[in-house]
Amino acid sequence: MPPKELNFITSNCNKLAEVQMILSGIVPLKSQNLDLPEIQGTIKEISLDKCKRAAALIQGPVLVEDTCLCFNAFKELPGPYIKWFLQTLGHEGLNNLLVAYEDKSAQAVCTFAYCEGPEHDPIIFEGRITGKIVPARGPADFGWDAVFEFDGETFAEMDKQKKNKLSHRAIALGKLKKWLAGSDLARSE
Ligand SMILES: O=c1[nH]c(=O)c2ncn([C@@H]3O[C@H](COP(=O)(O)OP(=O)(O)OP(=O)(O)O)[C@@H](O)[C@H]3O)c2[nH]1
Ligand SMILES: [Mg+2]
Repeated sequence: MPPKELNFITSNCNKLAEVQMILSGIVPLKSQNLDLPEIQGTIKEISLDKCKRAAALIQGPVLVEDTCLCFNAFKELPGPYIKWFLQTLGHEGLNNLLVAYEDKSAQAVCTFAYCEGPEHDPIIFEGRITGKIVPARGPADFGWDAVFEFDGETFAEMDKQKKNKLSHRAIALGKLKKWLAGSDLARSE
């Protein structure tokens, strides 16, 4: 049964702000700031495990999200490890990684996982968008937004409302919204 409210567990205030904007008027959103351990594995495995850990800690229903940035030239890496690549190398370093490759394309992947509680299996909602890695343009206040270009604009240059209509996060939450509205077909599995 789709829930009447969501408890989004994240340590990232920028993610939270986007999720609040995208789900505004759709479902009441609570949030708890917890930095959950993240395993190594496939995108889906990481989100499923994150969701189970969150549900066990909270002892209740939870929504979590994991974001990946996958370079096509790197066969999907850095993927779920983008946070550590970004922290260590910065925007310039991410560009430098791709100097040896003609293909600068990248996929931003957002995977939400929801579960009703510790004894329940999580369900997954995934959104992907393809763009390319470019030298940083726009404000540098959210992750790799300034180096991910989609349709001529980096996500950092893009109006927030526009990003939140078309982004990897918006696509994933579009599926979650359909599920909330009662359509099981919305899920990405
Ligand atoms: O430019 C960006 N535009 C986005 O739309 C976006 N979404 C996430 N990120 C960054 O990518 C890494 C994901 O790691 P991540 O999913 O583990 O997130 P996190 O650890 O910050 O929070 P959480 O795991 O507590 O929810 C972190 O460095 C995030 O800052 C983004 N950067
Ligand atoms: Mg994290």
